[in-house]
Amino acid sequence: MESNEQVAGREALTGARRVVVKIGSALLTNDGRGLDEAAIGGWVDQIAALHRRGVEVVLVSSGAVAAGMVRLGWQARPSAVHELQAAAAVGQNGLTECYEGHFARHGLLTAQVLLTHDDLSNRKRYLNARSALRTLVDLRVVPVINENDTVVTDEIRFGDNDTLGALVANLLEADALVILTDQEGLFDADPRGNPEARLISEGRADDPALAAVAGGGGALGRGGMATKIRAAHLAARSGAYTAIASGRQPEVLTRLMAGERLGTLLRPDQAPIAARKRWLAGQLQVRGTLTLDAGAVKVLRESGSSLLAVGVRAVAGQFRRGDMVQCVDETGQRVAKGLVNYGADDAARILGKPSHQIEAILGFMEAPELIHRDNLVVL
Ligand SMILES: Nc1ncnc2c1ncn2[C@@H]1O[C@H](COP(=O)(O)OP(=O)(O)O)[C@@H](O)[C@H]1O
Ligand SMILES: N[C@@H](CCC(=O)OP(=O)(O)O)C(=O)O
Repeated sequence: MESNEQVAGREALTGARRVVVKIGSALLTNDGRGLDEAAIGGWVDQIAALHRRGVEVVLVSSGAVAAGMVRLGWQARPSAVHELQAAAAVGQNGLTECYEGHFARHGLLTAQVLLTHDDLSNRKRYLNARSALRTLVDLRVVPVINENDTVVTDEIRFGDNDTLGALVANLLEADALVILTDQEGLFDADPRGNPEARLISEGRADDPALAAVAGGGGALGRGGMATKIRAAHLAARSGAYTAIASGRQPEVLTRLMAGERLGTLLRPDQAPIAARKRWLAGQLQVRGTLTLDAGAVKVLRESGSSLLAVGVRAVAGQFRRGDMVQCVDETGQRVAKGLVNYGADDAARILGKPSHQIEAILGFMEAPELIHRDNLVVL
């Protein structure tokens, strides 16, 4: 974390050409009082102004469940999945209508894009989603993205739109992810319970100290600051800056994009990683765990090598060839994840063995490595 005196990259936002703006539930629904039409109109005006200056803006908007609850007259967020799905279906309608109407005032078209985790985890569907979104952006249409809450189950959900926003920023190689929420930014403690909490103006997206101060969300939002910090970390993988700011600040988007020091700016420190590796890194579901010995950890981290069975100590989980597994060191710390070339049973039989023995042990050899370096991302 850094003090306010250290300016770090505010000017980077002034040069941003493609920006993902994520608007959270708490803000959109004015803490549960239904869609805040006036506020939405204000954000749309700012997005349209940016658009006129040539900035491409993609919107990730929450609020379907919260808006649906209000339309249905429900006081509390239901816990049953089918009720959440119903509320989302009702609310998403209102959300789309509202954005469409406001953008139309500026002569801009919108496109509703509802995604599930599967759409981004299956490589083919990921590439499809990417080309559809790129086409919309090229057509100067404003995509309005949300999770497809009506069909998702817990197994396949992003859960919070901060993560979805970051994955969209990766997908489109956006320069910045702007997360608008109901607080001024990230504080050194949750300001809801700590009136003394201080705003963190700038920091590094992968500073581990940030996770320690970020708490959970309010009654309407899902992720709180914890998911916003994780989102910044994910967005940084494609080189995007993340700004977290209050959507209630007048002209927040245009001021942020003019380099004004509002909210919290988290900068990417590492060189952007290649698109395929980012896709791997964005995968949320892992089917198993490989425990690596110290030598394997070292070569993965330092030389970007493939993972060989000889460096694996233990296998856990029921995974099949091609599934995503995580690699941990002997203390359980996550080291990498990747797509495995052998299913769990075969992997268990070859662990600790040199590659030239694989054929003799299994009767076949899919590949000499357990995870090829092209399918592996070090975390
Ligand atoms: N360190 C922190 N700084 C700021 N807000 C925090 C922090 N930790 C937890 N929060 C909570 O996160 C909430 C915002 O997240 P959330 O409710 O998920 O909203 P959204 O719908 O905008 O994503 C804030 O209202 C706040 O109570
Ligand atoms: N997809 C959900 C949004 C999930 C959610 O609330 O996310 P967030 O705004 O990040 O706390 C909806 O539209 O209701």
